[in-house]
Amino acid sequence: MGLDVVYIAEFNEAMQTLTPQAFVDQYLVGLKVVAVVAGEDYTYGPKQLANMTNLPQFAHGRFAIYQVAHLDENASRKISSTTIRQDLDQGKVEDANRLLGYIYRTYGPVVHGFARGRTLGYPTLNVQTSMDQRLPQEGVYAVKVKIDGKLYNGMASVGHNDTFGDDLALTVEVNVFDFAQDVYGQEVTIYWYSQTRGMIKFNGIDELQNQLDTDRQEIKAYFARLDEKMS
Ligand SMILES: Cc1cc2nc3c(=O)[nH]c(=O)nc-3n(C[C@H](O)[C@H](O)[C@H](O)COP(=O)(O)O)c2cc1C
Ligand SMILES: Nc1ncnc2c1ncn2[C@@H]1O[C@H](COP(=O)(O)OP(=O)(O)O)[C@@H](O)[C@H]1O
Repeated sequence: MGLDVVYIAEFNEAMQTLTPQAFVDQYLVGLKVVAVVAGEDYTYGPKQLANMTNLPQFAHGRFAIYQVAHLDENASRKISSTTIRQDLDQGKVEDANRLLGYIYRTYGPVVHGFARGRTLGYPTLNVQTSMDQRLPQEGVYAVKVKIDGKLYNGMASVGHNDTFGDDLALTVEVNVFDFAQDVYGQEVTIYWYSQTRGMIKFNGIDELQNQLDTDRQEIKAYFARLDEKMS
């Protein structure tokens, strides 16, 4: 952002007990601010008193005030990390992406699975994800994958592969479209675009294979529409 210095004030008891006027005098005027930029619901003390409507009264013209209101055109939803986490947990990655302003991504190395994918006609990158990354809800997704600096479209599953047994570990797997390379050990990034369905426990491999054929058609069509919108 081109900032030279950032001050992060510790929110401690001394700060908590400041009157709104003292906060403005000590922190804003004290730090010689030229302009204050805050959201419409920003408070610096009791909500009824220390709000953006009242800030000019405390400022006495000593700095400019810019209020950022309704950044999101969908004003009923505040842009907050809590909302974004909830969206991811509910598989609503399109909503999360809209709030983030970019496509949500996770990354990790490609590890070995059970080598079943290739026998199904759908080899999958098993991508190991560290605990500090949040995965979207279990289900099937339209994704892009960056492999060796190149982006590919693909379809991903997040789930326990219930068709093949109970209590299997959660895996993240991506079948990459128009791709045929061995990439075990490589670090890849997955960009999550849209959930297309939930996980299903199929009665056998044929049913899973049929569904994967449908998934591929559906997700290829999704990306074709997206490319059209972008062009
Ligand atoms: C797009 C996609 C959708 C999938 N959907 C399901 C599903 O609904 N149920 C299921 O049991 N497994 C599903 N799988 C996971 C497959 O079971 C898994 O990829 C296959 O068993 C290969 O496992 P392996 O990588 O360990 O060899 C899906 C995989 C992909 C790529
Ligand atoms: N189109 C593709 N999509 C995903 N992986 C592919 C593709 N083509 C080749 N591969 C390779 O195949 C591997 C997956 O094969 P798979 O049979 O699913 O075995 P495993 O589950 O043991 O990794 C991937 O890790 C990758 O190296």
